[in-house]
Amino acid sequence: MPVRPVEVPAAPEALLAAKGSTTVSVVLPARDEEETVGDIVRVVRNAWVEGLPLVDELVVLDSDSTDRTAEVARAAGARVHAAAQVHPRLGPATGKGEALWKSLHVTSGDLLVFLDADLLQWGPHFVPGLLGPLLTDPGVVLVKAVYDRPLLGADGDEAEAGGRVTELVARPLLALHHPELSGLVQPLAGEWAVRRTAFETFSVPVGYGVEIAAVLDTAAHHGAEAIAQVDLGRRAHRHHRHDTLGPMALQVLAAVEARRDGGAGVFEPSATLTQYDRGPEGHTPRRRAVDLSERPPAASVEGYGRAREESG
Ligand SMILES: O=c1ccn([C@@H]2O[C@H](COP(=O)(O)OP(=O)(O)O[C@H]3O[C@H](CO)[C@@H](O)[C@H](O)[C@H]3O)[C@@H](O)[C@H]2O)c(=O)[nH]1
Ligand SMILES: O=C(O)[C@H](O)COP(=O)(O)O
Repeated sequence: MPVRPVEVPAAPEALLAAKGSTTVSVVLPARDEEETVGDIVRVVRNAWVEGLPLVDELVVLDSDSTDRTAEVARAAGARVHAAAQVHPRLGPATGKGEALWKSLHVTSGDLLVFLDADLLQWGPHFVPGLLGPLLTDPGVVLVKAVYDRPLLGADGDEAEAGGRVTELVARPLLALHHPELSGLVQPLAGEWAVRRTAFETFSVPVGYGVEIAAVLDTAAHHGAEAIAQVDLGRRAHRHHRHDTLGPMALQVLAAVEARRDGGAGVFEPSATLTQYDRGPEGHTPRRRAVDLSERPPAASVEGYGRAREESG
């Protein structure tokens, strides 16, 4: 069975009745996002915590920021956890996936909604949009955002279509190894929602492989038809330079490789990516170690579930 076709978002008022006793955590992973995280927190809080109460907790996972991300997020009304201080006994790791995996240990929602913290064009409808299929259909496990994504120029004007890693890496990989997932319009969307009971059983790449891994693991364990998609309109974010997209692409590739052949694929804990700068003497190599490691399923970690018990 293929992934589900793209849906229009449900009316938020109708979702409140469907929510019943189901609890919802909204989580923003954030690394040096002082310029944008405050507005996102404020908008979500006004609309869905203080307004129509669809969200039970609003949490920012501060991912080793060196700017005022934590302070700004707290002032805007989020609970903030430093990813590095959540179970430090588990050892250090850095990356977006690490922040999402750590969020499982400090939140209690039955449903988790993830929003990137660098959003420039988006809207509060993202939250009920992502929750809708999970609240109304028990067969849905994971919901991906669908949107138009412009590539903004330095002046903020739309230069061309964005999603460079999506188009050059994720889609070709799905075409080669997972054609049953080719119906995914935005496989790498950083805005998605998932049932805790599923995400806590997945291995989670610590870096940017987290999204593609969650999609593949959902399809492997629950079937591609457990993945829903919702059209949220348009989304713009802060862009990487092309050279920092290299490590991201490598992490996405590695997460797919590791899951080939039913999970018996090639798993490498790290790789060295060599890029080149032209200098007066010719081309100088710039080598980066890229972390390809994965955290084990959160549910397998001793002490997991304490946040839920404490809040329950
Ligand atoms: O070490 C990190 C790096 C990033 N982030 C946060 O993760 C979000 C997305 O990071 P970003 O660098 O902006 O990624 P994108 O360029 O937006 O990459 C897209 O593609 C990635 C690979 O699939 C996804 O992980 C992203 O969510 C998706 O938006 C932002 O809130 C970051 O602050 C962290 O928390 N820790
Ligand atoms: O999801 C992606 O493909 C990467 O985040 C790059 O997106 P961009 O090309 O819109 O910056």
